[in-house]
Amino acid sequence: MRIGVLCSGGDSPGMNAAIRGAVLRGVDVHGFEMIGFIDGWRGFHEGEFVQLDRPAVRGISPLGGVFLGTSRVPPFGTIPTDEEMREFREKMAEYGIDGFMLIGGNGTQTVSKILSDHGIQVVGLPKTIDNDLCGTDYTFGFDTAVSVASEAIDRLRTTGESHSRCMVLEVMGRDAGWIALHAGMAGGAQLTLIPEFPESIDQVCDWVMSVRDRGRSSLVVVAEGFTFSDTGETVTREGVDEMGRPRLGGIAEVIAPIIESRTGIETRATVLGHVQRGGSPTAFDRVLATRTGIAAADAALAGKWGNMAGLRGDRIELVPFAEAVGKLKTVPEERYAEVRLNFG
Ligand SMILES: Nc1ncnc2c1ncn2[C@@H]1O[C@H](COP(=O)(O)OP(=O)(O)O)[C@@H](O)[C@H]1O
Ligand SMILES: O=P(O)(O)OC[C@H]1O[C@](O)(COP(=O)(O)O)[C@@H](O)[C@@H]1O
Ligand SMILES: [Mg+2]
Repeated sequence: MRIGVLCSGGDSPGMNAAIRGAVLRGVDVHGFEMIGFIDGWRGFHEGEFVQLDRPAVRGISPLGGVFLGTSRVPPFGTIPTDEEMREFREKMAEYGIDGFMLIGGNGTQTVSKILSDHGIQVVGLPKTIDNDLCGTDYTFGFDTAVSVASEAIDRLRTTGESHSRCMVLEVMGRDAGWIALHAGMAGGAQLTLIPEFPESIDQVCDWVMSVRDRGRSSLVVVAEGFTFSDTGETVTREGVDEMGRPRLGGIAEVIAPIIESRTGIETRATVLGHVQRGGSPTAFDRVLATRTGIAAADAALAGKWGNMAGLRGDRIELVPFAEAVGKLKTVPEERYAEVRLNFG
């Protein structure tokens, strides 16, 4: 069997470890041939790929990013035409591949499902720092992002306390508040604002004042997709991504001056940005990613295509793509209630 591996969407710490796990199991144990397309579907379209074997994956588990590269280049239009599918199959035949291992988040696994529905053999490896993918408890990359964000909170707290300032930290996550929720809880933030639960400007400022009244300086964590209940507007940067979606980011720079002008407390904004996506994966993410790769290779051997290797408790289990895509995994109310109790 010959398998094509590729990554799609934003990179996520642990991608290298996942490829290594899949290759060591797939090539060395199951006797597969494996190739890795460079920069996701771009490499598939343009015939740019590398052989994946033991030497190719040597020593890569601790490395951030992904050595194959990733992109948001689409495999075909949103709903592939018969002509596009015919061309797709021709390409597969040209490369001699029988199936795919697709490493990606909700967007990528949506593509996995579309391909599966057209009879293409695909197994999915869930990744995303956002942790917003259904069918898995955690995605690799998330723990690393949370660790970086927690460290940023600890650092902002000391300078904030020294100057009696309110510090606002913006983290990623798109329409899900998981990174903010976990980092905020780990770092003991006085306020954690997430997209799932809009709050009003007055309420946010009341909380900041009450923190000051008890002699502390507020550390506010805000997820990039948060909106005030009063305005309901998502803050975006200029430009769109490859899918035409607005680029999120900048809410901290909107909130900070509002807090400062309404409360009179000097306030500073920090946008953590891609720092939380770069660098070496945590041990948790390396282990999760490696196990995901191993499970994906075993699924291919067993012919269990059409599934994603998701984490359920402490086991990696195969989850049909239909259970993973179509909706986002967002923060449920009871998890928000746990942190909201401590606001202010
Ligand atoms: N609904 C969709 N239909 C078809 N292709 C999609 C869809 N959503 C995403 N994609 C493709 O998958 C790529 C990766 O999706 P994206 O959401 O950016 O990352 P992730 O897979 O990490 O969530 C997109 O650039 C696009 O090519
Ligand atoms: O790298 P870009 O294009 O700036 O994308 C930023 C987005 O990618 C992410 O880091 C990860 O999202 P995906 O895993 O869905 O690609 C989001 O948290 C963020 O909004
Ligand atoms: Mg995503």
